[in-house]
Amino acid sequence: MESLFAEQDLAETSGGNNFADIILPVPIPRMFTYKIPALLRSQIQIGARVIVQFGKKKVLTGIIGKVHNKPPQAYEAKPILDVLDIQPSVNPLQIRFWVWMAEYYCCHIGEVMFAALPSGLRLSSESKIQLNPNFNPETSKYPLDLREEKILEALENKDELSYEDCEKILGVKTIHPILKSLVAKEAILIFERVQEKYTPKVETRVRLVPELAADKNALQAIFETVQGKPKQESILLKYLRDVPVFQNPKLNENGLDKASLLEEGDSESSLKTLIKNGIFESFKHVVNRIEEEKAEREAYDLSSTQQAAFEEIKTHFESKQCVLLHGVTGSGKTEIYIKLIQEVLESGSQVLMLLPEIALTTQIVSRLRQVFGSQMGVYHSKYSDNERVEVWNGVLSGRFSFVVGVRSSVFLPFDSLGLIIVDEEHEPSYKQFDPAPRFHARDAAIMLAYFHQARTLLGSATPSFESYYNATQGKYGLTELQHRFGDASMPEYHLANLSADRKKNLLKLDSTRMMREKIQAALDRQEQVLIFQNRRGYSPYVQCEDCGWTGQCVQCDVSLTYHQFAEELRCHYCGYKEKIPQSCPACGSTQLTTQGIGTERIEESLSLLFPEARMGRMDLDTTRNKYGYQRLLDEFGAGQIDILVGTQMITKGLDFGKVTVVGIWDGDRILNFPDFRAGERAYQQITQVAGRAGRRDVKGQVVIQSRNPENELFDKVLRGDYFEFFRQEMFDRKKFYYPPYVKLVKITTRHADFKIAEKAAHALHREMANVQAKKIVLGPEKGIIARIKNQYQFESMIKLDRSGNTQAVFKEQLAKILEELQSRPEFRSVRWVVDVDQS
Ligand SMILES: Nc1ncnc2c1ncn2[C@@H]1O[C@H](COP(=O)(O)OP(=O)(O)OP(=O)(O)O)[C@@H](O)[C@H]1O
Ligand SMILES: [Zn+2]
Repeated sequence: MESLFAEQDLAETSGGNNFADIILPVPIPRMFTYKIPALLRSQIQIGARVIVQFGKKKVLTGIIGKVHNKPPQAYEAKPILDVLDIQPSVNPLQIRFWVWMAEYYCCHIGEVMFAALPSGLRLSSESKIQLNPNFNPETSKYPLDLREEKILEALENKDELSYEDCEKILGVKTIHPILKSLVAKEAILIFERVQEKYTPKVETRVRLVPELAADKNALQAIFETVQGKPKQESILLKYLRDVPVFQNPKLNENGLDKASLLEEGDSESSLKTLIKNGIFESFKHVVNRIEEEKAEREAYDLSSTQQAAFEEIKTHFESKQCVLLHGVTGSGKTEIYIKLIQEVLESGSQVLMLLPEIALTTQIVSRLRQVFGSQMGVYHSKYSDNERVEVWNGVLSGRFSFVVGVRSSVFLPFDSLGLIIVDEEHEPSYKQFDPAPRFHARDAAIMLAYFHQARTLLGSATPSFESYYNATQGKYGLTELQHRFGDASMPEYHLANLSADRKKNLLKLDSTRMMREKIQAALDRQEQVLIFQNRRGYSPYVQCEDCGWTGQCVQCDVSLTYHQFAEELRCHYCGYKEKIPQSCPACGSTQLTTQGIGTERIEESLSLLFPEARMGRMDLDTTRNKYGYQRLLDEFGAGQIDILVGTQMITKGLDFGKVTVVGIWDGDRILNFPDFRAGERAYQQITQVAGRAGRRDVKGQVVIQSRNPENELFDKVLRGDYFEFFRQEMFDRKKFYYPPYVKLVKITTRHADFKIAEKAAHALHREMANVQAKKIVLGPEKGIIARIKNQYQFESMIKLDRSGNTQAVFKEQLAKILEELQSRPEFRSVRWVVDVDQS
């Protein structure tokens, strides 16, 4: 990953500077420069929110991105109207990160801001109206009509009115024309009222009225008044038991929440009486949404191999900003992370650990929680907005010095990161597809660490080729763990031939004899089984039932994708296409199939084959609610499920000792990823799934069903020689110009009218061809799905040379080209989506 960030001086305050660049909300693409009025000079700080006028009428809230002394060339700078924050909302390092992200991923800085701020902190503005101070009804040239006068009357009594207020006053639905006319007559002003959306969580609590709490004698006297009223007496006693104000009257301040005071049998009405009689009072108390949890254990002592890896990583960090920890599944990477995190926290710096979405709800988080307790914040995509704001504020206040989170946690307001860990760094889900910024969290994390002068540790059992390439080039440090922790050995692979079994009539409900035997053996030993069916990134393809043939692109070295509508096989990359053959070009069989099998059907088949076994299924359907995933894992962990069928979800960081057999239901589906990454992904998926098997003392067994077990990719993957596999694949990547040898940029052109979309895509293509930068432009091609939500789409793929400033030049030119195209009337409603490092 290269930095496109041009160093710029980010002064903390305005100093002697006269201008400020302001980040404005979407759809305003870039920062605009404003004058700093002398009066506001002392309040101007990077990251503070300001109010500015934009265009003729609009008043917007933005954030100060930069202060400097250069007046804008193309326009006259307007003054900043007001500064909203005494303490900036966002720190200068964050702003720097946003600027980098917008430049690198070719998007609006306002889009980055939108993604970065949890919606609970987002600036929301509501239009309000007020009287124009310069307006004088006596001297005004414009007569007002009745309705307009009514609005002005209302404004005499109230400083401001909302649109809603105006609608009520006049009893009409469309108020805007009337207000517009009033603005034109210079009678009113429209402005935006800024408000924060975050709402703290408040609890209703009760406590003794303060005079009683402070005075023991008065409190004694109270007992006499409640005598003979057992219900009231019991409440009073319970309060004093939980809040011992006799010993310490200050405890009364925080009181007790109503629910814990009123136990079963207690009546709300007795409490009400106590309040009415001036003994208790109720009050509102702001509480944390995220509960405190205590650390429960010390970190484990590292084994000597782990210790050596730990030391090596630290040595690498002395000279390298980034280190790749390549350790086989079950090698104990997590324990090494824990030690590193502890060291960095002790030195007083912050730590961020990124995890793929789904892994966040699992074991690994509770393992970390056990060691780090309440100083660890968790930033989850299933959190509510308010919960996210609390993590945000927790980072600001120092409550959380360590955060584990999903990709969006790179936007948290860290000010002194010492270390970022990206676990499972190869995970495709680190890339955000939609909407912009379409960033890759791993790459963004490396950049973020760079801004903080921090270190980044990438960890994986199956590193992405990008990262491994960087490591072999010496750009990253490389530390490898070749063996599992303890006595556990690597699992054993078995290829089960679907075609052969079918011919011999051994196939039962899509399962081979091998699969059935291995499952049965595990069940007999009371061990557990995981069955994996690939889903994500799955595009339909055509395959021969007999020999396993699939269509391949002649120019790109990728599998062809099945397009049902056109009855064609097409290349996702170069657009090569062919008709679906009637019979298999390799063996002549007419048994060509296109469909895959879903997890649901596999679950059904297995429950017929193993009626005694307790089945579980984990996929999007069964984990839709917030706790679905956790519940299934808990059941599986407690041994209440014998066979768990699932998609990618069952692979992420799971560590269950009783799993000894892993079945891959459709191995061919894994190989036929329609992408130049097919090999890399196949290696990753098979190795990761297999890695769940035999993590303790019993050796794991992995069964892969395939119609074409001779496929050389299996051979390569199963040999488990990552380096050799990497070396061979890189040869192809180089030959066919694919990452990491080039940078990929995908541009999608969208429009509801097919002709316009096509024309715009070709216009873009012509313009790009003129850019003087080392590159290959492919396409435009009809999108894999030619029409999404009634928008036709065309895709262009650009391969950029990695040397020199090719990328910077190209991206700058691209921005200009898109701006120019968009300004053409015929393309006004065309949408262009740029995806950098598309993967
Ligand atoms: N030093 C140690 N002392 C005790 N137990 C350990 C130690 N290191 C690892 N383990 C245990 O070994 C198992 C595997 O370790 P861990 O889950 O950290 O491996 P990993 O490399 O992260 O695996 P994967 O990449 O497959 O998720 C876990 O159950 C873990 O608790
Ligand atoms: Zn092709």
